[in-house]
Amino acid sequence: MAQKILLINGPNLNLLGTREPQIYGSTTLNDVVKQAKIQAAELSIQVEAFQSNHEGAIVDKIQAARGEVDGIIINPGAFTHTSVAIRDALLGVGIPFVEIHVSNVHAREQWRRHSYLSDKAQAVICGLGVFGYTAAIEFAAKHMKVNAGTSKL
Ligand SMILES: O=C1C[C@@](O)(C(=O)O)C[C@@H](O)[C@@H]1O
Repeated sequence: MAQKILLINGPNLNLLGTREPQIYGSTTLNDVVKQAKIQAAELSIQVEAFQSNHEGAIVDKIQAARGEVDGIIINPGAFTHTSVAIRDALLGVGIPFVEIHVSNVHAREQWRRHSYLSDKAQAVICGLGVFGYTAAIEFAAKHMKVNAGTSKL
């Protein structure tokens, strides 16, 4: 069965490309998802994309992914800094995940430096712009496979 990766984008990432372009760039989420699908086809894996502005919807999606996907790539948006519920959902389903941020959250407001997910993530990508998604998918294709070990070493 083809390796399957779930790509989750949280609140306001539907505005990517038009939202604060000096911080997030001009590529839209639609472009990101299209590129992710092309990349996935090249890597012979499947990528399912999901975006929601609602914390509970993201928790539901993570719960539904149990036993269905090999790994999760998540840009939790502002929920990064607030959501115990998303942390608990990711830990509850036991699916390895990569946390990604388009911007360098460490070079911005102090409160953006704290993440409820980073200490449990397999990897954290930030500040690469939307290229971070490409990097995350390549990493996931190589290292996030159920039954093939998840070690990146
Ligand atoms: O919505 C976002 C986007 C973000 O996750 C990023 O991709 O850089 C960074 C978060 O601090 C912010 O709330």
